[in-house]
Amino acid sequence: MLNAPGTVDAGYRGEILINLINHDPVQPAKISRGDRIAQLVVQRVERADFLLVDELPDSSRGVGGHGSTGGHAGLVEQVVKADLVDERLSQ
Ligand SMILES: O=c1ccn([C@H]2C[C@H](O)[C@@H](COP(=O)(O)OP(=O)(O)OP(=O)(O)O)O2)c(=O)[nH]1
Repeated sequence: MLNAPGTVDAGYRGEILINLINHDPVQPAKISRGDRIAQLVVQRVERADFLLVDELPDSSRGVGGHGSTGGHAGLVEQVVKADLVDERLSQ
């Protein structure tokens, strides 16, 4: 089960939905009524006043975006394993 936040806007009037994804390519996931699958956390939201500047000050991150600090080797390994399972299942 994915541990990911979902935002419920203050003006939302619908049913609160929980996004679930089963990453196990073999075993189905079973959810029963009464299972604890989510938590509701009510938080204040900061509304920022943005200040337009010509240049940003230096920082250790700089312009490095997704993955630039490393640590994604395990993720690639998981994708390769999942692809192998898919291959085996389709044979
Ligand atoms: O896990 C979630 C995420 C969202 N919502 C509901 C409440 C939220 O107010 C609405 C819209 O969600 P969100 O703003 O994340 O959707 P979006 O994909 O950004 O589209 P939009 O805001 O244009 O509707 O869907 C849920 O019930 N559960």
